[in-house]
Amino acid sequence: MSKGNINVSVENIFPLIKKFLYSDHEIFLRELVSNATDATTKLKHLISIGEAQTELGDAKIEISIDKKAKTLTIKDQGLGMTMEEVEKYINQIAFSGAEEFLEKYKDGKNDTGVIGHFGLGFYSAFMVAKQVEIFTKSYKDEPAAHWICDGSPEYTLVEHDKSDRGTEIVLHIADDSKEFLEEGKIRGLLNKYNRFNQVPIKFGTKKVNDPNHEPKTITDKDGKETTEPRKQIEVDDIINNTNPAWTKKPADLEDEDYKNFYRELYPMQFEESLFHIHLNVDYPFNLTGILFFPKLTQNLDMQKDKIQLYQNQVFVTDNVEGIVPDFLQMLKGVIDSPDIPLNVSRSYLQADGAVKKISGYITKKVGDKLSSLFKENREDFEKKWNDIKVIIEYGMLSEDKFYDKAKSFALYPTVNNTYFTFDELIEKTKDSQTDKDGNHILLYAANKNAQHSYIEAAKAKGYEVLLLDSPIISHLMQKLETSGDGKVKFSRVDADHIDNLIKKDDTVISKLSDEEKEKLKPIIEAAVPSQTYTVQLESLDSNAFPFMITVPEFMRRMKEMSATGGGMFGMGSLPDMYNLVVNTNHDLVSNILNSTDETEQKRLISQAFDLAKLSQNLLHGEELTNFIKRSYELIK
Ligand SMILES: Nc1ncnc2c1ncn2[C@@H]1O[C@H](COP(=O)(O)OP(=O)(O)OP(=O)(O)O)[C@@H](O)[C@H]1O
Repeated sequence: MSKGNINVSVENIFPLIKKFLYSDHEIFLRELVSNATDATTKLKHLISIGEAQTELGDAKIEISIDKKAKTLTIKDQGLGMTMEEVEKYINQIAFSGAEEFLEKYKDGKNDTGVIGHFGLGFYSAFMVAKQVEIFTKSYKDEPAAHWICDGSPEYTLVEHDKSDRGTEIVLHIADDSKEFLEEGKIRGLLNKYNRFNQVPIKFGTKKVNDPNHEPKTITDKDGKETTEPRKQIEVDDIINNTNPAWTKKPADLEDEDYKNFYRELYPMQFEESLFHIHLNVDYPFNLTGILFFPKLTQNLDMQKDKIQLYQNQVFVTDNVEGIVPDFLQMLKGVIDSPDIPLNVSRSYLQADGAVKKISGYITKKVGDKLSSLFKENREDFEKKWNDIKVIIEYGMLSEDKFYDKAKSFALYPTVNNTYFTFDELIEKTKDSQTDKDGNHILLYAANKNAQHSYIEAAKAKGYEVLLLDSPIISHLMQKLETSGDGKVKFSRVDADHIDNLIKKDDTVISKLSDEEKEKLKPIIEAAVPSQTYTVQLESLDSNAFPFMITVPEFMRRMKEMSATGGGMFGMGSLPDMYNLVVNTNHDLVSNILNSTDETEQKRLISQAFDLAKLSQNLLHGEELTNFIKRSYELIK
């Protein structure tokens, strides 16, 4: 027997460990299971190179709770330790890990969010246990060892008669950590951290139907058939899948396998994913994983499913900020890399070269995949566009490399459901939609119903009208406009009368003289609220509407951009301002001007103004009621 003092510079390290890791106590289990996994895979390796003369068998890790004894036990069939190894690895090396940890975090100033990711190792057991025992027998022909430590720097190490190979860690759970004696709690933790662990983990047993038992059907004397119940047998409850899809080669997987994996990863998600991207790189860093493009859903609970980060099949976090580019954080799936430094702060992570490369690699892979989906089956890509557009548009805005790639597959659908790429759109509209000054105007609507009359007016001229309705589209239009030759401009169909949006040379002759116009303007201005509407007299086609409400493109776009972050400072809070375009060539406008009855004149203006508001969905409440009353009067 040997008694000793762990080489401690801090008087009592354990209360400190407990204190610093307050919110992350649960990681002790992940740490101990990881050690058990390492011990098993190391032994497998030693056997394979002929270093260990033993059989691995179906080595598994067993977790068990003894409520009476208040213990939680983690048992493996790995390589085990000799007395000297316990002395070396547990008393010296494991301790140095714990000490290093304390050095880093003892002033409490460090980013607490990363503490859970720090490999504190074996000593994290003392976050929940008042005493820890190790029973271990090495694969080497040496006596087993029994180590006991009660959380003070003192330990005892004695020989033991354990005869089976491997290590058993027994945690005597502290009174303030009794939750770790609950089956549900432990099962929950195993599921969170270890459901794809490399070595099978047994947690209790479960009953299943006996596959070797065929239930007999007996026919009684009345001819009634009864089948005997199925025989059940008790088997180990293995909680993990040791071979998840992302660890396999893409060539060995069918579409169905990816679908099944998505379901396995997010059992509460009923919607299937749109497509997947299998990541697999081993230089200049190691990274495997599968990313899924989800169907966007309104259900916020579903949006909670995030990309999960693993390190050698052990769950680390679902906060992948800094590792996965922002615009891809709406994706789902798994990435697994032994190369991501986890024991550092987030800001350090973002500056880390390897991490930057990983982020760049993921962006490239996603771009390549989208590009090949577009090329291979454009029809299908168009069908999925609505679900993926926000991610792609966001990516085009935030990553220049992605923008360059995505320009060839980002789509611009028209109100008639034709999908153009940007180049196709330019080609299709360059002759018809270029104005007299050489500006190439791309028309769009944000809502087919609300802007119906404007869309119709543009279509009547033979123009293409896009339907662009994502929340960040105004930013993308801005970028597309500024990255070309400056001649291409987007304009919403209701930004002005269509003849003004794309001004051609053929000017329409004005029916009204300048004097008549001067007389008309104040009459109309007197009838509409001047703080919201600017009256604009235009000589338009006599068939165009007499009154029309428009919102100048620049004004509206800046307001929209402010609402989604960007645009010009302060524009978001400006009140809504509109133009009231009055078509001086329309007969109704002549009638208004020539009317000698002032009441009649006012009534005509109000009616026409209300109709214009109605077509912009701006007529509500009392104004709408008055409009309806007035309209009935007219048809009486
Ligand atoms: N179940 C086990 N079987 C065999 N050896 C073990 C076992 N658990 C721990 N050890 C030994 O004790 C050492 C220290 O363990 P500890 O968990 O503190 O650190 P680590 O696993 O080396 O690193 P990390 O900080 O990543 O956990 C291990 O390197 C290993 O040699």
